[in-house]
Amino acid sequence: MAVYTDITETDLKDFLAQYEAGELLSYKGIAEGVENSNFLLHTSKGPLILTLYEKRVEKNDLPFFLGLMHHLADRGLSCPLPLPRKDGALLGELSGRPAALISFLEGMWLRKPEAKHCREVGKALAQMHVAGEGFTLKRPNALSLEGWKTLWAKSKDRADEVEKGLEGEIGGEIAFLAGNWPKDLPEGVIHADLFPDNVFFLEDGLSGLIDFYFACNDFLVYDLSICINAWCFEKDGAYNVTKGMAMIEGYQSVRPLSDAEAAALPILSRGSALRFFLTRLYDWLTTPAGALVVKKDPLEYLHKLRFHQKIAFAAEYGMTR
Ligand SMILES: Nc1ncnc2c1ncn2[C@@H]1O[C@H](COP(=O)(O)OP(=O)(O)OP(=O)(O)O)[C@@H](O)[C@H]1O
Ligand SMILES: N[C@@H](CCO)C(=O)O
Repeated sequence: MAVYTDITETDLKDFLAQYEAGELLSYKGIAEGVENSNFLLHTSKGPLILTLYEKRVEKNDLPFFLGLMHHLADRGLSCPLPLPRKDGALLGELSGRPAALISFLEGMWLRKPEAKHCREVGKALAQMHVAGEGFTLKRPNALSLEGWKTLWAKSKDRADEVEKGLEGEIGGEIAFLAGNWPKDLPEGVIHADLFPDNVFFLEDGLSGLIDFYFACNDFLVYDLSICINAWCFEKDGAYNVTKGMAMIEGYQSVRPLSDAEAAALPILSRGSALRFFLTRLYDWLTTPAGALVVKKDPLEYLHKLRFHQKIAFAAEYGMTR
């Protein structure tokens, strides 16, 4: 359960008094997610999400994330909105953490997504990329090459505890990616963490995207590679090309990929698999036993990385053009 910071009812009521949010009826910690502390509140005006920003979120980046949600919603993308306080600020403080009240998005995330859902996700991702145009704030991707090197430096001495031989293998992969990473692909605002638990569905229709706290400026097609990693592999580790095809077709129905973007998909997928391997590895090695969070398995992403190392063409992911 991702509640790193606890709150008292008195502090919460004082916090809520700064908003036009109604009277507090009840609240509880949300037993999902690994990054921030989230609470579901019921107030006399309806449900709300309270988020306390934790370790990986820089306070200085919060105007980018919260402003982006408004920018995207203004352009018709379904995503939650941060509520303004009575003084107009989008951000407050609770239990010593930066905190925001976020509108409640109806829907559930899918435990067993099918190809038709992957198509919807691909389409929504491209819609987000288009809607992100014109957003003036900038945030470089803190979890690209330089960030990977920093994370790796903090984990590599203990990496062999997770699997023997990892220290050499991952060091070699980072050197390869540093030498071959693409330079001139279309850039824009990317979500950067569009996993199944960040996409809500009502019936079979996609109802919205949440959790924009890794959003940044990077290659747009890198975001597609993240979704391929997160949505198109089965539990047994096999790549599902039907899901990959649906995801890419859905994306291209809104924003067709250039030849250069298609050619870069294999290396970008290696990079995005490495990114989630590294954050998971770091958390695996550093999260104290007994913390109220379910740690995610880094090896899942090591296996995906090895899969991508053997891919030469986007067609192998299911891209038909
Ligand atoms: N606006 C919202 N409306 C409804 N439910 C929400 C909303 N925001 C968060 N939740 C609930 O809280 C859970 C955790 O939220 P979120 O994914 O933002 O947390 P996180 O710790 O940043 O997670 P992650 O591990 O995906 O980075 C979601 O799976 C969802 O159940
Ligand atoms: N979506 C990430 C967690 C948030 O960074 C993962 O599954 O590792």
